[in-house]
Amino acid sequence: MSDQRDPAPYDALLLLSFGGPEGPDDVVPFLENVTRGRGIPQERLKEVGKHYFQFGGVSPINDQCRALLAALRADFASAGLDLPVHWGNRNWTPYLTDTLREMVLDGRRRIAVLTTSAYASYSGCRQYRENLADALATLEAEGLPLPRIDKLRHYFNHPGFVEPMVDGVLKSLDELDPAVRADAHIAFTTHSIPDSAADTSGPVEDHGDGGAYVEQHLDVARLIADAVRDRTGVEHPWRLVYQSRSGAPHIPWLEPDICDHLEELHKAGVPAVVMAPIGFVSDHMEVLYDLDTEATAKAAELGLPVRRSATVGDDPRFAAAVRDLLLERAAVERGTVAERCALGALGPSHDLCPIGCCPARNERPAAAGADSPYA
Ligand SMILES: CC1=C(CCC(=O)O)c2cc3nc(cc4[nH]c(cc5[nH]c(cc1n2)c(C)c5CCC(=O)O)c(CCC(=O)O)c4C)C(CCC(=O)O)=C3C
Ligand SMILES: [Fe+2]
Repeated sequence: MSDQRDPAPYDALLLLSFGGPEGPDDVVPFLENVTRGRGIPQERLKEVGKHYFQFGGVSPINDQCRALLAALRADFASAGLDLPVHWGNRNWTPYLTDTLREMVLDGRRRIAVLTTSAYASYSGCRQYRENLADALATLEAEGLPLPRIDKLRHYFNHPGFVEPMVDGVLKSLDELDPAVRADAHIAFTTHSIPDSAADTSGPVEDHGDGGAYVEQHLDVARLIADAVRDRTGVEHPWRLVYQSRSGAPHIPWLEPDICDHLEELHKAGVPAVVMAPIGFVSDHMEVLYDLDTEATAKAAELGLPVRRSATVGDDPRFAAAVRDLLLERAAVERGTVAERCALGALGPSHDLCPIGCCPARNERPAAAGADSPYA
């Protein structure tokens, strides 16, 4: 029998996120951190800097992480789970390395990590594993004991991630004028990534057109569209589209872009659209600018009514899902049979990223996977 209430062997959970600037002076150094060695054109950086400055140089992502931390702590406490929860970022304070150092000095030796990215891809998975390897290398150089780190599996198809988004889409549909509601389309959006990164996302056996990245998003989109149909009796046409493209224009990235899609739908006579950002865990800058500002302005220009549905953020169901994932993995690590909760056609994702999963353009050490140089 598995006891999915026992967190052993874990002695801490680490929430690992992207980070964002907290004032105008932070914007440029933040963008330098994000884009170091990643070949982003200068014009694109200037443009993205403007998005942040338009919001006072403050990304909402850090407060959203603080809210998720609070939700996780509240959920753990109410479930009688006595496990500290820490937070570190890839690109801004609190930096991952500093958090990990504190955790180790506090005596933590076996850490479960939750990233604020639900899907497979280099940017959403391996890059975080590289960040963990970098942080471990720093601690090693400082002569500190190294903790063992496990990354919790992809949670795109966990009901605690999907169900809040179903509610969000229902709410957005509700906000539309009843005259257009039944014919509204749903545009599920996610971060565009280079075609080459999409095609190689996920374990090697899943590599194919669009790879695990596109396949996983399509599964979530279908789940939400089906749930909405079951709840409303209306079959809303939908499509998976993309946003926040960067990189050089001659390199192919996933398309269509949300703005082009809105234009197409308008031309086809579609009377309203719900934009559902299923690729993101919180309403951070990519949502606030690319959807709420840019795409919404595009829709207004077209005279197309749109609503943007909420991401999961600090929804208590999501916090409970994190607890479930942690206890599931703890059971696995103890060598017992774990119950693995997942909706949709793909089933629960792997615990340990296999060799060749979401490869980097330039191979670097990555922790918490089969190719980790750390135990
Ligand atoms: C898949 C994916 C996610 C979702 C998974 C996850 O959440 O991890 C994500 C999230 C985020 N991306 C974010 C911000 C940025 N991403 C950039 C650049 C890039 N993202 C990429 C992919 C992704 N990004 C890629 C392939 C690039 C090109 C450069 C490279 O290959 O690395 C740039 C550089 C400028 C630009 O070109 O846009 C910025 C500023 C923020 C913070 C928002 C805030 O501050 O509120 C968040 C949560
Ligand atoms: Fe990004």
